[in-house]
Amino acid sequence: MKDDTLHFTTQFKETGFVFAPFNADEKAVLFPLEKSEFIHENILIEENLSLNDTVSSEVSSDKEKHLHLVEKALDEINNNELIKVVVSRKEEIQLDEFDVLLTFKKILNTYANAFVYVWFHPKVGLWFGATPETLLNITGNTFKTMSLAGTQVYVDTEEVVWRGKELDEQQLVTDFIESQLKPISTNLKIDKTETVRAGNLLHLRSSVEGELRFTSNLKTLIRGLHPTPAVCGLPREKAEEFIYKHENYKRTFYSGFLGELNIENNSSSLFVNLRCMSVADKIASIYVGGGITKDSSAKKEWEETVAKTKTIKKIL
Ligand SMILES: C=C(O[C@@H]1C=C(C(=O)O)C=C[C@H]1O)C(=O)O
Repeated sequence: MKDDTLHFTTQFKETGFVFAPFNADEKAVLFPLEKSEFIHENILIEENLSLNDTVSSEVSSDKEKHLHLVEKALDEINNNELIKVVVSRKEEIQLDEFDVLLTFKKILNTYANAFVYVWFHPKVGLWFGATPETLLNITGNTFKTMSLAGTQVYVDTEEVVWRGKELDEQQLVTDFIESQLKPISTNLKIDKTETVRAGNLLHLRSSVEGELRFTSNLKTLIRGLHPTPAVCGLPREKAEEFIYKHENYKRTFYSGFLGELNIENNSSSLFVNLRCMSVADKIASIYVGGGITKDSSAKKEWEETVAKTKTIKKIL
């Protein structure tokens, strides 16, 4: 950007790079293309960037709070208020030293299959991420999205077996996406569920594609999808309410989305902001969450969030 003016988009009609918060009622930040400079630079990926494999110790107050949050979610599910809700937390890590470019290089180097980014605006902050989840890819009227949910730790030697809990949880996301897209699209195609690897984790994914009806537009499509039950829950409004009321912090841009808007050939590529952190005053805040359904156990959900912090912790 040529200056530090903060621009926003509400209609998603502009061309540029969008950074949208989880809360769809809050404004999405835009770097308008015409106010930006494109600088192409080949970053040399060095092979021997050291990663941090030591597991930092758990903060017991974080754990207690998260277990309590999951129990609360389970109560609402058992009372038939909710079918699924994604609950999350923020973990803060004090950094001795911090180098933006080195951090970015390490993420790029480590996560070849993820959408890796570094994003900065002086009035908003500094964010990094390596997300496995596409919100939307659209060129002309042809779009692709995905249903991504269910998590287990990747183990090299074992054949992957998914429990009913994860299969059901991912199916909820697929069904939601299908019902949101049906009224606004044609030729909707949902692929068989497959296992995908994201760093040290495995997820279940179904690819979805279709054509946006001419009577619909990009904003309707984005609003239909975001937030999916992969990051929010079902029913959507009740899950949002639960998240705003009971999570112990504000998500801001975590589990929002980011990417290129209406670039060449009228195409947009948007990703869900997961496996991410913000950095300010030598404190890294790592954001992690997981989907709670009737079959969840609080302890396992805590462990899942711990496993998810490793994507970023390895880099620090
Ligand atoms: C919410 C996150 O991830 C999402 C939740 C998942 C789950 O509950 O199993 C899996 C992948 C993502 O859709 C996160 O990484 O913070």
